[in-house]
Amino acid sequence: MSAAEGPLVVGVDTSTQSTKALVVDAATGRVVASGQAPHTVTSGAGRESDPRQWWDALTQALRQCGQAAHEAAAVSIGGQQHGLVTLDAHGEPVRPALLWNDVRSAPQAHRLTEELGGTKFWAERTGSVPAASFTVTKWAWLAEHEPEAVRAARAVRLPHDYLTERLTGQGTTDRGDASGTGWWASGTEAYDEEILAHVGLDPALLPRVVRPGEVAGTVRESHDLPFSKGTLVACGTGDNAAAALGLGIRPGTPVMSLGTSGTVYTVSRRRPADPTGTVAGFADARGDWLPLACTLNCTLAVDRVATLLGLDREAVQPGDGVTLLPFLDGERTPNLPHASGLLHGLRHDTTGGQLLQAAYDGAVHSLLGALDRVLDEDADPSAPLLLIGGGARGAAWQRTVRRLSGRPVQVPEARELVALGAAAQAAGLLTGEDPAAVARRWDTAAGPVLEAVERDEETLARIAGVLSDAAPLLERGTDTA
Ligand SMILES: Nc1ncnc2c1ncn2[C@@H]1O[C@H](COP(=O)(O)OP(=O)(O)O)[C@@H](O)[C@H]1O
Ligand SMILES: O=C(CO)[C@@H](O)[C@H](O)COP(=O)(O)O
Repeated sequence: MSAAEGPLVVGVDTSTQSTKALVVDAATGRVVASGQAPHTVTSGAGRESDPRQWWDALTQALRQCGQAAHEAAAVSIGGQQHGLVTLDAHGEPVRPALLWNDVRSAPQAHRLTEELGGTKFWAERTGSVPAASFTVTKWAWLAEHEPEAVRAARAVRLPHDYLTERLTGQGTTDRGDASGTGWWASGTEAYDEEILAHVGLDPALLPRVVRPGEVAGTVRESHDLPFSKGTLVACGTGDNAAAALGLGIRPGTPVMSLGTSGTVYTVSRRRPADPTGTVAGFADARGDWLPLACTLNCTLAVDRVATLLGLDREAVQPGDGVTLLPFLDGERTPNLPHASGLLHGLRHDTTGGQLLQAAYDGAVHSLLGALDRVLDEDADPSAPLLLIGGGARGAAWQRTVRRLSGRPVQVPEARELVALGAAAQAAGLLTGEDPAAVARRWDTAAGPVLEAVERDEETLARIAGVLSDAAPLLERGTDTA
């Protein structure tokens, strides 16, 4: 491999299922080395991971990058949003982190919304109506179910903050990830003392919010990391904000990410405040906004249906009136935290391939329903939808998104857009450039554009009909207690 033209930077994506690290040539965007290591997430009622696993996965992924990581001049960490990390006085986790897809805090989300002025108050104050994913609801759940853990907590962090702090020794976060907590006011861009007081969280336990472009710190003396002491550390951000950087998107460009979570988002100059709760009014990592909707059931749910049917994930057959709402983990969009999967329209001649296609249709329907709300009037309705995340590699996902959206779909060739976005942020620290401009210079969004096909209105209407007719069942869930 030829020598790099510019300094090397490291971008990290610590997402739900794994940590991925890229070493990138800051001059050209060429990926010089990469590594990946998995995490485990608990199953059953909750979704938890031990933060120390993320650190181990980071060190493994960096080790796979070899000498190149050691030569990096700057590093940045993007990570799964919302997770509640509680640390003791020694920086050790008090308990495993409560993850974004843990719906046990749905009652707390409902209660907090009611107690503090309703959906309009929350949307206007924080940009979002809290769903069970939001950190504030997890803190409230912990206070109710494990008060001893709350009492033991000396620091409260998000997943990407936890790793950044282990690199620098300083508690920092950024506006993008802070905006997903539910205790950051999007109007003032500061922690919201009223909300924090309401949930009994001392602001002194929270990390400092580093401004876009500001250095978070430098790598401290470390024996188990292949970084040199003094390497610059950027503030990092949430994984969706990192991918928006990694694509270098401009306001109004629509993105759909198909991973553990499904997300649809864009960048906007206007601060979002959707009182219906469908659109989360996140901040992006630059100074703009990231209106976003997120589903809990995406690639894992569809892969699970394929496994149950004993089929390869690509073995779909055109649907025939069968509807599958793949809400295996409960759902956030639509807001049905107690729901489970629901099948309707099964006949003797329904094939396994049709059932599998119905699972893809159900997953994509939820995302597309929210996309219209995410995009504001400035968005170009004919602009290609950028399709990213692990699922974007799948032909069945691509076909389903095209058929149900009726839009052209662009699939970037670059695979790890979250890690690339983090790398662009690290490169921006070195050069003083806007990280989104760095990504555009690297041409990270380049990839084939698949032409628009006629929108399958019939399937969309059928799924919407089942959702509406089954509402009482989906709201109640399977718990009869
Ligand atoms: N070729 C492929 N076709 C369809 N799905 C894929 C393919 N490769 C990976 N995936 C899916 O991508 C998912 C992982 O996506 P990723 O964006 O890395 O997830 P996350 O960042 O949420 O951990 C897996 O659940 C897997 O189902
Ligand atoms: O909760 C959200 C966004 O609000 C999720 O998008 C998480 O940020 C997890 O991301 P992945 O692990 O699926 O990338």
